[in-house]
Amino acid sequence: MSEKKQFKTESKRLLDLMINSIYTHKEIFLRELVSNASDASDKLYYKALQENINGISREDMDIFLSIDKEKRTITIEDHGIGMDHDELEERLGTIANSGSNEFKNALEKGVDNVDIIGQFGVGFYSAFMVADKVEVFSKKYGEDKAYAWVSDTSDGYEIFESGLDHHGTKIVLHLKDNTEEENYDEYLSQYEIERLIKKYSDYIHYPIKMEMTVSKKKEDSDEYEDVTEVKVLNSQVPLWKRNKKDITEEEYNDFYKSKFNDFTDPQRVMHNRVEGNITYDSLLFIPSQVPMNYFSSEYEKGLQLYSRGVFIMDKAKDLVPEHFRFVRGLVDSQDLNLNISREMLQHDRSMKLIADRIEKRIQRELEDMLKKDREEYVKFWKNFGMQIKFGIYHSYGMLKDKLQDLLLFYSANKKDYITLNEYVEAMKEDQKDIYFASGETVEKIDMLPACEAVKDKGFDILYLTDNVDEFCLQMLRDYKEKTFKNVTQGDLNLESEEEKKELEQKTTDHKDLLDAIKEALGDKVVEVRLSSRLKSHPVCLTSSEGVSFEMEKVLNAMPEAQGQNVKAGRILEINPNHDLFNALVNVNEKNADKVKDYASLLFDEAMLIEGFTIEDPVGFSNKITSLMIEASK
Ligand SMILES: Nc1ncnc2c1ncn2[C@@H]1O[C@H](COP(=O)(O)OP(=O)(O)OP(=O)(O)O)[C@@H](O)[C@H]1O
Repeated sequence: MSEKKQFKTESKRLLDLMINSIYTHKEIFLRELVSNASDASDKLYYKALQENINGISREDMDIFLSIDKEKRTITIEDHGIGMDHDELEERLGTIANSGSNEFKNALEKGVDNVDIIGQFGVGFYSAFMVADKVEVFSKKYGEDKAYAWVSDTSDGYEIFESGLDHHGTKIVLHLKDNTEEENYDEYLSQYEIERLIKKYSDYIHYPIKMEMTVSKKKEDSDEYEDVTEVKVLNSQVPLWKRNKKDITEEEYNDFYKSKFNDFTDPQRVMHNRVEGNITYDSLLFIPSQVPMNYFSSEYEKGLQLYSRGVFIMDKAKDLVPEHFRFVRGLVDSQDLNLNISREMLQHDRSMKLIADRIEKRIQRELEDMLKKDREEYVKFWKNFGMQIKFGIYHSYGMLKDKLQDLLLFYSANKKDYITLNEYVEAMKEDQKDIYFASGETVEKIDMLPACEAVKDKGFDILYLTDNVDEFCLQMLRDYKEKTFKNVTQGDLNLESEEEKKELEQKTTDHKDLLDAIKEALGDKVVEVRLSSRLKSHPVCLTSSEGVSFEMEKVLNAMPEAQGQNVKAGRILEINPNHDLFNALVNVNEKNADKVKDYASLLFDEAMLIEGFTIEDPVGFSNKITSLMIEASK
């Protein structure tokens, strides 16, 4: 008996998009369906191995394609695990797979761009880009009954009992009518299908067969005749098992894009065969763009795991360390036990050995890129550098030796990214520390008054713009015995002995003024002092040792902070060589009750420069207004 069912809302939207798609790479439908057939065969083969089922061999599990020009259909048939009634319903009636889930999320966010089809690899539903009716006949391994799932619109589908003489799945696509823009008939050409299989599915390790009509010379005659023969279209050698020398860049790129649902070529490809203690092939990629879901909890790190070409699992997370979680790829090792479970993998010695090698391999690739191709490395850094910095931070500095030379920071002098080593190499003779300053953007940091004196000395400053930066430096503690020094924190010791003495003298001379300002500001500041840090600016705010301003901002923005209100100790520093200082001295002598207003204005000014909001903006502007009026009298 047949039942008409409705698609779930998201599935309907996705299907509508497929049906009306103007996506130019419709040909990927074949790749998606063949991959599904291959996955279903893998599942059965894996089950047979685990449960010791006899009579299932990979050689018998071919994928069969056929074309019917009259009926305008393409059929894709596998001998895999198949689906029962409920599975047909669950898996084809709702959006379940990871790719389409992201697609769904993107749709919800209002991204209605057809190009994202390619990005997510929406699997089975891509059939509707080329077909207006899709029939799926399936028989689950070990069951007697077979079922059909049929749909010809996005409104719904039917499921009913139907015949299929073997376990597995047969999908029949009824091609859409040709339009002015689109010639669907091209998929009825055996050569086109052959080309698509070669392009996208050559490495599938089951034979993909098709009955082809070929023209052959008759025996003992010069005449030709059309004969049909079953031809295997794919080479079946997984790409990673082939010799590196024979693989073109395009092949790697196509493989990466189809396997990992990316629409841009990878930035780097690492293909290795390792023999010895442990034997494996690995094929790793560094994406050239940050995946859409990279910063969401949906992104899972990990590599695909194969044993002797048999797929074991999708995201073996222990194979890549957290700081390289952006790497995608696969590992195929004959040394792994096929029966291994996810839990056991964690403790498996071979897995540990492989993971160790993989980490070193990625590290080497990055070091190499940094050394030989700076432009590429900066591109990589902008995408994934944050991960490396988090690696140092999260490991409490334990990964320091491994990762510190991969770090890049923006240099005030070079106006470009530099490594810590480059900073130290370029340090002046009399420079003891590595200076850094933090802020929202490079431009804003560059304007910080506190940077001036350091720059004046010709010392370089690293400009930190990521939240994690200061925390990362804190974990590093030092680099080549040079400590990191925040230009807006603590004593910089930039002045000569003479300048120091002069400053001390001025501080003693104007103690009453400094005390009056401190009193006016109360516990808003821990100290008010004269500064040698400032050149052309009248005033700045620095923090005492411990929590810096940037840390204060980052920590308070974290959800965990929950109103704890972390606060850096504020020090108001005044430039004794600025005209404003003389004005303050004057006011203190002649009109002492005005010092309070001046102090408050100076403090607010300094707060604004540091990127904080001020407590009482109305009071601030009232005070400025009165000063302006007074000045004009
Ligand atoms: N030929 C098939 N044999 C058995 N099951 C299938 C077959 N084709 C599809 N399925 C089932 O339908 C589900 C949905 O398929 P779909 O292609 O949409 O997504 P997917 O393959 O899971 O994900 P992705 O395309 O992101 O790899 C699959 O997970 C699988 O369980």
